[in-house]
Amino acid sequence: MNSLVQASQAAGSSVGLDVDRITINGGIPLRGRIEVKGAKNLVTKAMVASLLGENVSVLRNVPNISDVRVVRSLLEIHGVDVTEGENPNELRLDPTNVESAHMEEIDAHAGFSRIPILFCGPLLHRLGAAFIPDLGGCRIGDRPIDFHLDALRKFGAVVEKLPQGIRLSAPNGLHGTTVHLPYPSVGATEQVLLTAVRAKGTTELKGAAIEPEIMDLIAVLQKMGAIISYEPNRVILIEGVDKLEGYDHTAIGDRNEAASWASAALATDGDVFVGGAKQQDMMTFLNIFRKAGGGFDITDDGIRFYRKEELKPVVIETDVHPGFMTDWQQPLIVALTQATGESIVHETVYENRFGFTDALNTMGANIVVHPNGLSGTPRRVPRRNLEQAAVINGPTPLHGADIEVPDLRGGFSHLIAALTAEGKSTVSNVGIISRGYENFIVKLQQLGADFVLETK
Ligand SMILES: CC(=O)N[C@H]1[C@@H](OP(=O)(O)OP(=O)(O)OC[C@H]2O[C@@H](n3ccc(=O)[nH]c3=O)[C@H](O)[C@@H]2O)O[C@H](CO)[C@@H](O)[C@@H]1O
Ligand SMILES: C=C(OP(=O)(O)O)C(=O)O
Repeated sequence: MNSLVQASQAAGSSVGLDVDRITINGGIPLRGRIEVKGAKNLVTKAMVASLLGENVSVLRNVPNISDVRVVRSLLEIHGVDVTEGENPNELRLDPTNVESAHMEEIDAHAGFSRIPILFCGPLLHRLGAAFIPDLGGCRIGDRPIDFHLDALRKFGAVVEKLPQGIRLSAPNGLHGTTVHLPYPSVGATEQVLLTAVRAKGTTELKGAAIEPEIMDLIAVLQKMGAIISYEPNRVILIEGVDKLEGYDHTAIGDRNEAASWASAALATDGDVFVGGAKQQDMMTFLNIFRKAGGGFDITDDGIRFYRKEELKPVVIETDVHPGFMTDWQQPLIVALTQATGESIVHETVYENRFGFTDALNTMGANIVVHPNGLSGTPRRVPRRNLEQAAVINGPTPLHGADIEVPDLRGGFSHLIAALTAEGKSTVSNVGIISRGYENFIVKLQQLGADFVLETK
């Protein structure tokens, strides 16, 4: 292990949080084995669910990422006692002494994550009131919370918007209702689940998101005593119960992290075994990966990813599950700069998710972003007003450059670009990447990357 990585680990920065810049000597294929742990997009929500239980929950396979730290801290502010479990990567969450929020401390968490919005239902059930600070998360569009607030109002919550956040109360308790989401939002689906499980009566949720992380959250809630049935056509029925217990759960693996390392293997012409990657959760990704010239071998404990043939262009439409996940497009686009011909990526989930391509163009890529999308090609996903498209023409050799991470997935794509490029690249603001990629610096080292770090 190189001494910089050792020093960084010794300083507790294996998470990568205090690393500011990384200078990568690119052009070396990534080879080796790494592991992904629990999905950021499930673990953080399962942690919130612990607030609903009468006693201790145990969550396993928890990754050491900064989003987990933020949620842990928010739970602690609310009186949940969060401790390390008996085994590595295990959290023990004890909600028996949940108290009212300490407003000032909550304010200090504004802008770090989107998870606070999911505290609404559990806090309303437990305390009859909630205060939610301004949300963070990736700046990839407006990211409104109207579906969340509309649903909460239907349950009987009173919502007051203040300059520093949102105050909620439930003077008459929360009651089961019918919610029809205008779009299968992941967060709003989770909001309804976390609120309906203890509301009085039955809730019918129409237009629900059905991502694997949502199915895993439903599994967590069922373990706690909830009654939730999944009906055809994105309908979920939730029968409210009076009381929920703690849970013992092992989080599903992070399919988004797995897809990112797979894309890194493809772009650098490497060969990476991703322990913890699951075929069932990544089928749509695997189809595109194969069409682009990638090869994969599936085993019980993970998936090996490599370049099988000369890279080929593909057309992708991002979509809700079971479509091509929007969080997969940024890392894969770097590999597509090395494919012979024209690839098109239609981004249909968020309105501003191609900002990261500017840096790739600086490095020699040929990517043209169409801010209002592209029509004229046959489509799987109905055209949305907010969509954009990126047209990638390759192959274009990439050369080293100084680039700055804009957001989580864009940041990982910058790392891949620097690893693919000939020569030295300096990637700054890499701390953001630790929001969703556990120990990415150690993993880069394990895969043979050549780099040096600068800490803050
Ligand atoms: C922590 C987490 O799990 N984040 C994931 C979650 O984000 P998140 O839950 O925030 O994403 P949503 O599924 O809610 O957002 C999808 C679309 O719905 C819109 N919308 C959403 C809520 C709302 O009240 N009003 C509204 O208009 C959004 O602006 C966006 O255009 O799902 C996204 C889509 O798979 C992923 O990219 C994120 O990684
Ligand atoms: C958009 C993402 O996350 P978040 O919703 O937490 O900002 C992501 O994981 O790519």
